[in-house]
Amino acid sequence: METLSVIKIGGNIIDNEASLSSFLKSFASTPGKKILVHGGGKLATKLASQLEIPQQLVDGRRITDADTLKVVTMVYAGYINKNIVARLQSHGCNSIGLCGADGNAIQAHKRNHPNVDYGFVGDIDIINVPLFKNLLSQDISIVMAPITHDKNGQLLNTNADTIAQEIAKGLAAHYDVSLIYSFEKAGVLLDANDNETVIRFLTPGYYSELKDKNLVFAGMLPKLDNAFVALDSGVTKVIIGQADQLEQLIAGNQGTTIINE
Ligand SMILES: Nc1ncnc2c1ncn2[C@@H]1O[C@H](COP(=O)(O)OP(=O)(O)O)[C@@H](O)[C@H]1O
Ligand SMILES: CC(=O)N[C@@H](CCC(=O)OP(=O)(O)O)C(=O)O
Repeated sequence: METLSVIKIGGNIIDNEASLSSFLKSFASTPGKKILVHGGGKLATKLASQLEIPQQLVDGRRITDADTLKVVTMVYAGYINKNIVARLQSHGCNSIGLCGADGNAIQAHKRNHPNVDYGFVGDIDIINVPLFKNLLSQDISIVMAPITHDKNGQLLNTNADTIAQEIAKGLAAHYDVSLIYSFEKAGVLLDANDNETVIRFLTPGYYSELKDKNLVFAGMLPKLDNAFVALDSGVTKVIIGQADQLEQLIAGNQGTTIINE
């Protein structure tokens, strides 16, 4: 089977010009089929605050009211997505930027949570496998923004780690898929502030222990929940690590590798 790398970049990388620039250069030179998934939560929060739209995150997920939906659509599906595509083109990496509504790439429904009203947040129903395969077969890399739609004209905000997981899972029957969560830290850390404490291999049991001790928290929770779902769904390799070590992460030489037992 052909290999496919689904690579997610974190918000702190997007926010840092030097890190973004070096990451995009490495992504462009990564061999094989590839999909880049980006968020941009940090920039959305900054812009919302300038517009005096209060923001609230629950378990790493943004409560998205109508005004916030406008902001995140402009930031993710507009500025960040198009900026990344233009810069990949400058490195000779032909790419196309999509949100979930483009080509009906990702259909979702508004989240229905028993205790929390998340507003316009989407839980994914289906990804458009033929669309992804078609673009990849033409050697076009896909740059995916974390905005989905419900097929009734409603855009929805969806966590970017979940988008990466669903794409990796949806394409696992067609490619040998590696899912890489790249961000500003060296991996899942025993001490979240110390890059020297990388956990090289993480099992579900160890993850539960770390959660009980509050050693993993905030955005790392949805990231790891998604990582384990991907591994259970036929994705070959799931790795979490530093964006400036992309080549080593893909090779499995750095970062945290998610394993079953
Ligand atoms: N054990 C841990 N190891 C590394 N980071 C952790 C850990 N627990 C919590 N975190 C936090 O999770 C953050 C990553 O989540 P998030 O900001 O949502 O990711 P992204 O940068 O991909 O958007 C890190 O910046 C860090 O502050
Ligand atoms: C529903 C939800 O939480 N959506 C996320 C989408 C962006 C994202 O995931 O960005 P990072 O990867 O930079 O955190 C949000 O608006 O923050």
